[in-house]
Amino acid sequence: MNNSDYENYIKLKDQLNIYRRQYYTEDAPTVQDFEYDRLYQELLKVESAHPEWVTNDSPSQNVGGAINSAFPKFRHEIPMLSMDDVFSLEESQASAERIKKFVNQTDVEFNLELKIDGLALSLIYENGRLVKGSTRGDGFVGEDITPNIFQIDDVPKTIPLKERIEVRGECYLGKDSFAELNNKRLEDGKSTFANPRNAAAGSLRQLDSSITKSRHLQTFIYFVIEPENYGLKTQSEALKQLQEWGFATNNQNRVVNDFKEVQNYIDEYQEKRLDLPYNIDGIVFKVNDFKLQSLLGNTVKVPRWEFAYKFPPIEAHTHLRTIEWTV
Ligand SMILES: CC(C)(CNC(=O)c1ccc(Oc2ccccc2)cc1)c1ccc2c(N)nc(N)nc2n1
Repeated sequence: MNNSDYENYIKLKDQLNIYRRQYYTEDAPTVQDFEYDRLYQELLKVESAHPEWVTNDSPSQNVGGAINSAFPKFRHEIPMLSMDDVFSLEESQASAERIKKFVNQTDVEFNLELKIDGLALSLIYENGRLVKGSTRGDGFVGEDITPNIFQIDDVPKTIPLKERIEVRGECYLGKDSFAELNNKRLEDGKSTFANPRNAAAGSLRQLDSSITKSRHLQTFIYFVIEPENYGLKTQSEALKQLQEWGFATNNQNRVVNDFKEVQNYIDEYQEKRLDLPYNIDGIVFKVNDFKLQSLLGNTVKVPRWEFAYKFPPIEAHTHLRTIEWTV
């Protein structure tokens, strides 16, 4: 074993763990997402060449981040998973082909969705009433932030469903609300948030829920746990049903059968993303049919039936233009 390779690996792993703590626990990352993704892909490459080097504290072995002890812990009955990222159209085509091969079907329908750049949220309803709200945490144990969830206007406090249900989605701060919040903080001589995701995380994980209320957080709900229990057959049907139950859903999803349509959708939203009132960082490919999803199953960390195509980072000058616009 070449000592310096191993030492470089350890340095890379430690650096990524510092970035993760800043991102997930302190809501104050010091590195851009694309730079983190690049280093993380490098770690995955080294670990696939040297599986004997992988230890439990490697970022590749943990979903999400540690949790803020100020909140009661909440163990998820079903883990909150993340997703494998791909960074090119070719890779996304290869992932789609791998899924088709796995289920031995050539005409697998995918439901394409905007990948909302917020923080993952779980909501539980019993007898039609909201009873629990929690964050992802490390995917298995999150933070119970129920009082704060009641402060989010677009989260329905009751739904017309008597059975118990858990739904999941993303909590985000719209670009306008983000600009207003940062301008106000500047006026008050406070530090500003680096991006809307951190601002949403910082706002949702406030111990004083009146502060959460003042932040105008929003949600997009995109996932029903055990959807077959509610007679749902596909992801696109689930999104429609979620909207009918009163949840805020993102209706820009598109069911596609062939790769030309995928290319059109990705091109369309690569253009539109700067004008959307919220941040997206990619496109999520989900096998639409729930029977096929369960055939594909899940690994410990990610479902096999979905993956995310990540947009290339917004060019710095474009980004600056966005900041000029918001200021
Ligand atoms: C698909 C999923 C990863 C959620 N799904 C899960 O968390 C999940 C959880 C247990 C699952 O199945 C299991 C059941 C029992 C045990 C283990 C897994 C399957 C998926 C996800 C994550 C982030 C998303 C995002 N930012 N935007 C959009 N548009 N969609 C997103 N979808």
